[in-house]
Amino acid sequence: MAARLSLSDVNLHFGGVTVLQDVSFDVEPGTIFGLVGPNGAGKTSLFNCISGHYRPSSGSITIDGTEAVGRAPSHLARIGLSRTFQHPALQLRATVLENVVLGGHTRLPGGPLSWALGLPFTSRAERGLRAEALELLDRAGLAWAADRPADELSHGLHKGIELWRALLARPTLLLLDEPAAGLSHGEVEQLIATVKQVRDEQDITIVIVEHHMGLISALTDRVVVLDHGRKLMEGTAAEAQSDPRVIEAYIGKDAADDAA
Ligand SMILES: Nc1ncnc2c1ncn2[C@@H]1O[C@H](COP(=O)(O)OP(=O)(O)OP(=O)(O)O)[C@@H](O)[C@H]1O
Repeated sequence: MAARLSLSDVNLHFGGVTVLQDVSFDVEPGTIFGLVGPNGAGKTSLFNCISGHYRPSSGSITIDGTEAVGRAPSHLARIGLSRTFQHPALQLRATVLENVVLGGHTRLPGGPLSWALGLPFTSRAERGLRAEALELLDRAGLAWAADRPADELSHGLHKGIELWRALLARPTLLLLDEPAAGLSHGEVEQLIATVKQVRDEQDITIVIVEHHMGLISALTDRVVVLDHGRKLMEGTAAEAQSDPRVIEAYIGKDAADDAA
């Protein structure tokens, strides 16, 4: 079941610096939600709060009603959260297939001891994950790369591998941090098609941090615009793009007045 994500008055301070201030919004199950805003607005910090990598100074973040604040990323992964990072965090010496299979570890039965001992039920589950990962790679046209070390592949393919790895966890809530960064025009088009397909075929909620407004317009049902750690507005991507407050945040007040 696609997850419902709710943020209520989330604040984050580092020393005397306020990074997030009273951020609240709800993401409806099964929707694609965009988080946009100028550089340094706090988007990645907010993602880190949702995924358990940062602990907010105050406020509440719930996933299907379960409080996420104070939970470790591994716990949140087990309740259905999966994410990608701005800079893909791959095992570069491992093969592409091994990298994708890693995403499914939360679905393996048993624990570290039974995995290390290679007990029959874990080996069976691992073989199942490998078959699933191969199928994902095949559908993405990447079967040829399955046995290649990840470091032989391009940045664009690293982003793709990270996405397939996140999906192998079968998440109910998927966070994508700047999935289009560094991709060519053709690769962005491919990414848009892939995310649409994932949304159509899986019961999943997706939240995307992205500067690429073409991708945000093509994919999202709603967006929140952050500026200096605060929620500036919430609406559709088209509403955000024509909102004077958003234009001012991106290009500065003087330029916005000149353009008006
Ligand atoms: N661990 C940290 N310690 C101190 N300050 C931090 C930390 N992480 C983020 N910040 C600060 O928080 C602010 C928001 O950064 P963040 O990376 O979340 O913004 P962003 O909107 O994702 O920016 P970009 O679009 O450039 O990636 C910045 O001023 C940044 O320096």
